[in-house]
Amino acid sequence: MAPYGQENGLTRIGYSVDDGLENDKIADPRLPLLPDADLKDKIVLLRVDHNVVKKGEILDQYRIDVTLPTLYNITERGGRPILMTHVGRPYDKKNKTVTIRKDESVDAIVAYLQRKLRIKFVVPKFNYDEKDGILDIDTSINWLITDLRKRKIGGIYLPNTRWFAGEEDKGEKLERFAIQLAGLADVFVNDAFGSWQPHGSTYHITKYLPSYAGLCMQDELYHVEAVLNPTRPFIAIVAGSKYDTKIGPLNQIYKKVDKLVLGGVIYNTYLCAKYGVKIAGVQDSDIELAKELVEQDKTQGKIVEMDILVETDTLSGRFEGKYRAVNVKDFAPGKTYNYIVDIDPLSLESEDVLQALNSAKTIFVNAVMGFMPNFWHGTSKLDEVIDNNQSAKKYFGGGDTLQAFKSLHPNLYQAALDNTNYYLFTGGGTVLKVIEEGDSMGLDTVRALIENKTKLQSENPK
Ligand SMILES: Nc1ncnc2c1ncn2[C@@H]1O[C@H](COP(=O)(O)OP(=O)(O)O)[C@@H](O)[C@H]1O
Ligand SMILES: O=C(OP(=O)(O)O)[C@H](O)COP(=O)(O)O
Repeated sequence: MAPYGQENGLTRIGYSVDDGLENDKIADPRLPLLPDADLKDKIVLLRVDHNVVKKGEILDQYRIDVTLPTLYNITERGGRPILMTHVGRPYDKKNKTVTIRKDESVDAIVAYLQRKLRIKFVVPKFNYDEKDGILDIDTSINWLITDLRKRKIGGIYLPNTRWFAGEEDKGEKLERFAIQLAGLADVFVNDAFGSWQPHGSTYHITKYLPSYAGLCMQDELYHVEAVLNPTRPFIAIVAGSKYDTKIGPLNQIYKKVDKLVLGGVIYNTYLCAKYGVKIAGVQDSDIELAKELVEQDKTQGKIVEMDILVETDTLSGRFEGKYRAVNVKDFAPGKTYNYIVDIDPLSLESEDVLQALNSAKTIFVNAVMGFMPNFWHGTSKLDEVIDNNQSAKKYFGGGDTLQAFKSLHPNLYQAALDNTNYYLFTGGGTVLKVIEEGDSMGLDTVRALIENKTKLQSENPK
């Protein structure tokens, strides 16, 4: 940060401390940044990625904590904040329905913020439709905005953005939602690095308000450059359950990594595509998508396979006699398996796997290897093996990945926050998307901010 200097030159009266932060920590000057915004007495709509609630509870507050500098900056400069985040995936893409469940509300986040900041947030109540979710932002919210302006409340926190009918819509409902959202505020700030999907509250809103990147977003975009230009060998470990949004990027990422390790639902689908086996829970349509990866690997051989997996008869728990180890070496066309829910830690003792992980100089981890909370053993061992490689830069990303890391290795997680060999990204899918695009400014949500700045400049030339 720039050193303190009084305009009249009286620097004797106080001094500033070097915080080690670079002042211009952003790769691209086209990006409009929060410090450029005029915030005084403005209502600021702040999109964050506080998607940390599981069954009504917060397991890891990290994604909330890293947005507090932005919140402080906004209020310190006279802005009045309206926050919004999505929680979970309440929108069913197939049936086009929204399910509103209390345990996917923002309540736990608001309670945490209130305890942490000692200020009052209010969550507005809106009517909703059983299938479509919230159709309109009721004008009664203006009462709350008046109280926000008068500083009777510290902030407004909107309901889960994915409860709104327009958030993931593509047509009229989306436009209506974006316009209604914009009508609440003077300025939009996007601090939701993890929310890369171009939805109403992350992307379309920028058509209607002056828009800026928040401080967390700025920081993440700066650090993601290291993954875009990695010291080689570069290995990515991608697992978890979000097959639908991760398989696309993975086909491109394959071209950019030296080695790729898969786990979770993604690995199950890949194994079905490669070996012609059937694994419970894997859809035929998904297997088709994984075939491109199989084809690429036939000639390039970058995928390092974990051989020993855990099969279970039931997803409802880990019951003795109901789960067992299976070996990929025994896979043959037509064989069927029950749910495969973890990597056996023994897989991480194979020579190929150890060689790939130990020789890497850059490691990107978006990887919960097993079905949590019962099948955690593979993830735990993976985190240990990665930590053993002391010469690699280690980048962890993803809400669940960080939650698992924190709960399985609390001391290591704590140490990683202060260790320059580690960096924890708030979004895993976002980093995958950036690698796919090959450009940190290529994310739809970031491009939208840049386009907004260009549009404002052309409307108000200096
Ligand atoms: N084999 C599996 N079958 C079902 N779910 C799995 C499996 N492996 C991992 N998961 C689940 O994947 C989730 C994490 O996936 P995802 O959201 O894609 O990760 P992240 O948030 O780190 O990007 C965890 O809740 C975990 O229980
Ligand atoms: O948890 C998130 O991403 P992540 O699983 O990549 O960490 C973000 O909140 C994005 O959620 P989404 O993948 O449902 O859009």
